[in-house]
Amino acid sequence: MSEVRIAVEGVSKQYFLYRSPGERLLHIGLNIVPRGIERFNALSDISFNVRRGECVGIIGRNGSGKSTLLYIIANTLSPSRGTVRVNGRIAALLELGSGFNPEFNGRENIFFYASMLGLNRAEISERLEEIIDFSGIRDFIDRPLKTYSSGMAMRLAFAVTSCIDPEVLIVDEALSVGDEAFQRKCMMRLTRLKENGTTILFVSHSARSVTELCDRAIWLDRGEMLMDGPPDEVMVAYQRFSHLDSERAAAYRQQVKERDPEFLSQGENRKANKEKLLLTAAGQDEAAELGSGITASFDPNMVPESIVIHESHGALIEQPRICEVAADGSLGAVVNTLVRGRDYAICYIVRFTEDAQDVAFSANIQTVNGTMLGGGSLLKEGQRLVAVRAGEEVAAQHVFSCRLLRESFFVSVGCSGLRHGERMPLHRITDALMFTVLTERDYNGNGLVDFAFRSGYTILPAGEHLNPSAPNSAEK
Ligand SMILES: Nc1ncnc2c1ncn2[C@@H]1O[C@H](COP(=O)(O)OP(=O)(O)OP(=O)(O)O)[C@@H](O)[C@H]1O
Repeated sequence: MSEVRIAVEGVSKQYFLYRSPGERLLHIGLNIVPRGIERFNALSDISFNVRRGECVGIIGRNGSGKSTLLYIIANTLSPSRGTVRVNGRIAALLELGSGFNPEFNGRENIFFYASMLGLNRAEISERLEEIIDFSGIRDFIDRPLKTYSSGMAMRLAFAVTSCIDPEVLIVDEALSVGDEAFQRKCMMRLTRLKENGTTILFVSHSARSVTELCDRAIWLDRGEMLMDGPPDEVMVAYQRFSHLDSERAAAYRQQVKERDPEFLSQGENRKANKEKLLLTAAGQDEAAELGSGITASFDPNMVPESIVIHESHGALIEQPRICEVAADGSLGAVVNTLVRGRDYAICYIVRFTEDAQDVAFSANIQTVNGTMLGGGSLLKEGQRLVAVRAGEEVAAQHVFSCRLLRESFFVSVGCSGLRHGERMPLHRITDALMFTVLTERDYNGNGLVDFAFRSGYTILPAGEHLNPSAPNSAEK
């Protein structure tokens, strides 16, 4: 892991904002800088190293400089200042179609693209079947590329770049996704490449991909590197930042930069500084500290943008919130940064504007992509409210144990009742709330859900064979 594969030193990229094609010609053709031309800093003084077998996620809002940085590392763009050294064969999947000739068929394009990536004919022939297999488009491989859908071209491009055993692989996640099955296959391939020593730079907007695949994450914003550290920490800070309005975002950004100027250098005190930073977003209660006791907190800026308040049919859901639940079951502070493993309650008031019968309440938790993870309802016989009168208010609550990890989650709430003999929603709010989950620093569970895994192993005496049907014979 010690061998440096990518060394980026003081890289800046300045674009000139040409006002006419003539200005561009003057500058590019004759190297004369047009008078009064505006310049734009797409990257400012970026430095970092990536080692053999390391996978680094590059995150940041649209226009933050991610592609510019990766194009410079892939040597398809030159920096205005600074240097990049890449040690080993590099393959980049940054733009769909680059590396392909639309007139060639799939098979010819494999040779064309792989030879551009530095393989000779014999090496490509050796890998040809694996590439075709991986792409999953064998039936179309002898048809011209121009007849492919973009998804098919993407499959072929990912297959070529990932099957040539690059020492350095640069991937824009947007180009490594097709349908879910292929997406999974791409992630598995990236994991395998990483295990075999490939260095991977990975542009992504997905917290899950970054935390699952990457050893480190770099957060770029307006061309500056704001953070470089463990993916969990960088993603939490980045997600907080993404939910702030512009004024608070500017303050938070400043806070990130000012809090520890050495944060971006590779100094000794980086870790301690990051711990401080992680839980002290602008506007957030500064109650939390990582380590033995992490605490839930409330960030008023974490408000879902996707909220949908549906039409009311005689009821109105108000004041949706998540509260802490004490050991004696009483409700505590309102929170939206939760701690893994603790109990919380989704609470809301339902104000009835019309009489209602047989009323039930429900709450659901979804991922950013809309996958329903679970929920609770009072729909069963005996749990429902038999009758409510117009003007009455009811406080509903759904207590749950937070078995989720890391990402942002969204809560939808609803209330249904009988109208004209049929059950129908009286009121619903989709994405009424959002929350994130903190995990202890030493918690080593993976993925989205805390299954409370308890892992162990037993060293077997020589010659003794494992009996797979025997319970507890080997927990691993
Ligand atoms: N040729 C160019 N001339 C002027 N400005 C440019 C040029 N190419 C990129 N930029 C600007 O540089 C900034 C960084 O662009 P870049 O494409 O690297 O961002 P990004 O983080 O990859 O964005 P996205 O997530 O949208 O792909 C943007 O503000 C963009 O408008």
